[in-house]
Amino acid sequence: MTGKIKIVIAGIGGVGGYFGGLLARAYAGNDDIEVYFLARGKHLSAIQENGLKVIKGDINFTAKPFLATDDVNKIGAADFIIISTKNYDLAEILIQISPCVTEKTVILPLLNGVEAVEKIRTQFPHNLVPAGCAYIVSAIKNHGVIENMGNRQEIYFGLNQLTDERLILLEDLLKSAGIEACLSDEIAKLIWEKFIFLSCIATATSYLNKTVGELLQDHKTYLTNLIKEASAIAKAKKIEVDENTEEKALTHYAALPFTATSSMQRDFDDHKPQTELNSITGYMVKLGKQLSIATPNFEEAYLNLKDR
Ligand SMILES: NC(=O)C1=CN([C@@H]2O[C@H](COP(=O)(O)OP(=O)(O)OC[C@H]3O[C@@H](n4cnc5c(N)ncnc54)[C@H](OP(=O)(O)O)[C@@H]3O)[C@@H](O)[C@H]2O)C=CC1
Ligand SMILES: CC(C)(CO)C(=O)C(=O)O
Repeated sequence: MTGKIKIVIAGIGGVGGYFGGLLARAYAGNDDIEVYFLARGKHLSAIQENGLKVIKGDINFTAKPFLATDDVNKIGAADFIIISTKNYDLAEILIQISPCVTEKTVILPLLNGVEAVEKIRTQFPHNLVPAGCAYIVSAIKNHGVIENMGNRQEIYFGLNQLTDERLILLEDLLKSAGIEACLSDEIAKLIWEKFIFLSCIATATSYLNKTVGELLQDHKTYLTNLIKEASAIAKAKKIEVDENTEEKALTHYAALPFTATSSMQRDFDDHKPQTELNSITGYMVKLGKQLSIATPNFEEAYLNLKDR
């Protein structure tokens, strides 16, 4: 890689704002690395005016990227683009980032679900597009303010049984910014473990309108049934997830704050015009039908939520 390294974070919400904030803070004033935020609306104006405030418990800091903008022409060719919008905004952001993409650009999706990576590869067939996922509980608190409410903040990314020096560099850039990042060569397994973990908790929190802690306390059987359905789908797809995925997922949920909500649930709560229902709950229902795996618990939630 020659010249400056340009890292673009596309979507400065709970996920992009937290990890992008750490990157912007770490590389502020660095002559060799520039961090760009692609944001929009009042959130962008607040970031442009005051920087991005990032809160995590008692710690907070203000991150000032090299540039926060909604105009990709001001960014130019990027080395790394980290996509952290919702799935329903993916098609639009992919069109938007086109002017920043050269054949050398690496595009890393951190969206929940398993479809984004293939959509990006279809749109940018000559680019390196690793699969990726994030474990974090984070949200926009106000315009220009992100709050991380969880106790895990990790990024996993990679290609199955392959690597590339650009991915090694990306891992180094993330880690040097204080991000717990892991470049893996068994990423399909990790993505599916996250999807099992996420699809069940996102579905149950949204459907029953409960926090993670309330679900574990009062609806553990429903949650466990969802995990069994999701694991059966992964198995039918021949994804080698851990034998003890059910136990692992329940342990992860128990480690989340009692009051944690899911990103999909927050979209329902906020009466957003779109949610990730089809990429998460609906996707499990669709796969269940394709693979002849019964998913009554996902279906019940899906049918209820799609009319909400
Ligand atoms: N939040 C969490 O704790 C976790 C979320 N995830 C997943 O990560 C992904 C992102 O979630 P999350 O961070 O919660 O989402 P948020 O809604 O908090 O953030 C997404 C941001 O992207 C912005 N955006 C969308 N399209 C564009 C565009 N064209 N130009 C500029 N900005 C744009 C949105 O702006 P606007 O508000 O104007 O729409 C919003 O600020 C989702 O797939 C989610 O499921 C994964 C792990 C944990
Ligand atoms: C694990 C969980 C539920 C934490 O926020 C998540 O990934 C999400 O909100 O999308």
